[in-house]
Amino acid sequence: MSAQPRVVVVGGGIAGLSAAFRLQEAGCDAVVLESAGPEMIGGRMATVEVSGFAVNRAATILIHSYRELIRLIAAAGLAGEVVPGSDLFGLVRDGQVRRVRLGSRRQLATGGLLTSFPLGDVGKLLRDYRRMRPLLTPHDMSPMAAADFESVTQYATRRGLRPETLEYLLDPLVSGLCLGEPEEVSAAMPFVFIDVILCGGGFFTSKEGVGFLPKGLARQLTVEYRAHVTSVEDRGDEVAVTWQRPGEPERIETAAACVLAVPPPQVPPLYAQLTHDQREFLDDAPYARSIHVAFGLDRPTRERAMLVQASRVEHHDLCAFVLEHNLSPQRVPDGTGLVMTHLRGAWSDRNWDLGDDKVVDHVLAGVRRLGVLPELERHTTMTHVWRVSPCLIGRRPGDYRAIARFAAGFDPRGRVQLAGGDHLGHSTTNSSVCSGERAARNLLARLRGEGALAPVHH
Ligand SMILES: Cc1cc2nc3c(=O)[nH]c(=O)nc-3n(C[C@H](O)[C@H](O)[C@H](O)COP(=O)(O)OP(=O)(O)OC[C@H]3O[C@@H](n4cnc5c(N)ncnc54)[C@H](O)[C@@H]3O)c2cc1C
Repeated sequence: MSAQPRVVVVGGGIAGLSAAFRLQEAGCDAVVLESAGPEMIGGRMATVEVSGFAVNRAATILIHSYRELIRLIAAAGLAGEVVPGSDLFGLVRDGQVRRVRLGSRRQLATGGLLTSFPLGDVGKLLRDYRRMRPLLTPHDMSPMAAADFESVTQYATRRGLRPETLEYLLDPLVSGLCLGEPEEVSAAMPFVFIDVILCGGGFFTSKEGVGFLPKGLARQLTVEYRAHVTSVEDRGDEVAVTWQRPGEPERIETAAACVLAVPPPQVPPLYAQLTHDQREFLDDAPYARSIHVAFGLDRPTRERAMLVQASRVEHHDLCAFVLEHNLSPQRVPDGTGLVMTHLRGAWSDRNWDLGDDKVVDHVLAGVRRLGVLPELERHTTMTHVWRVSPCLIGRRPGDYRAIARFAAGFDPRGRVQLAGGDHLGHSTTNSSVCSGERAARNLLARLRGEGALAPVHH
């Protein structure tokens, strides 16, 4: 019996890092192969330094309902880096930001967000939420197959909801979760937003941005940077992983097992031993692309909410603003502000190659038209344009049935396991942690079963 079976983890996003951390903790010799450099560790959970601001690349909001992620923070000894976040949420309506406090189911029902919509509609939404809640599991959304037969717009029509409820409530919930449109995405998505974000028990962050977690995990792990993996092969008694650094010869790493922690469409080119149906499911992942812009300001905004969302009725392209200095003043240098502005996926698709200056101009024109955040025009000291693809998954009607079929068909005892929230769950950092930990558990069971790792004694 080898004291430390080697496991290769492909991808240093939060899914891969969680898997590697749990594997190492259980006695494996885990190595992470990440194609980016150390500054981008964490993938879509990376935070980079730009002109004195710690700017998140994609994920910004961490929520108390992220139980697995919080447990991981504690296990990695990083709890001291967490700071509490504000729970003040804003919705733009008629050129004004309407603010409410969020975090609990009680606040949702009584706190002012829902009470500004027709009572009958709110009753229907809350009843449907109660019915769907048991199906909304972060690690595996297969159970949603039972309630997945219509788009958000079809749901609103079937339930007889008023147009204002669709446009001013359901639309922002959908665009906030996946940058998508209510005509296209499954009726489950607004309920995911309600469950995870609005009723998630409040928010937290770190002075360093969300990247504190991937950076903290990477410090405790063996990570090979700029290591681009080109193939993973299950040879029956071992796994061979081929990878290369720019300008260096190709290397082949053999290991007892492997976690493939890259987004779904990036799996088939690496791993040839998939069935036709698995390949089709992974290739077909309904990703949005995102162009979003960080604005560093020489002062905080007058707006106090930490998250402001806008309906497409108010602006057809701009959908969300994360005000990091309001989430926690500790997130920014004293007396400054940091705002992440998000555009809808359809706009990012159409304008993917637009120059940075034009993107910034478009956001500024949009802010002017919305009548919010005037500081972005007058007090900006830094802008940083991010283009992230693949970005967020917007599940379409029927996708949860496809998830259920995929989940049932993937062997939990295989030497190669997949990780990443986007495979079976929704695109959140916590779903990715859940998936990474599930991959680690499956491999540990296998390695213990074949005697490569000592059994656990209770
Ligand atoms: C704009 C935006 C906003 C978001 N906001 C939030 C939020 O506020 N809260 C939240 O919880 N979630 C949010 N998310 C979702 C969250 O960021 C992701 O769901 C999560 O970070 C995905 O983690 P992952 O490890 O599964 O994938 P990734 O982070 O994509 O990691 C995959 C890693 O694999 C590497 N890789 C790919 N191919 C190879 C290869 N061939 N060889 C080696 N390495 C490879 C990549 O470089 C990358 O580092 C947001 C996402 C976006 C895009």
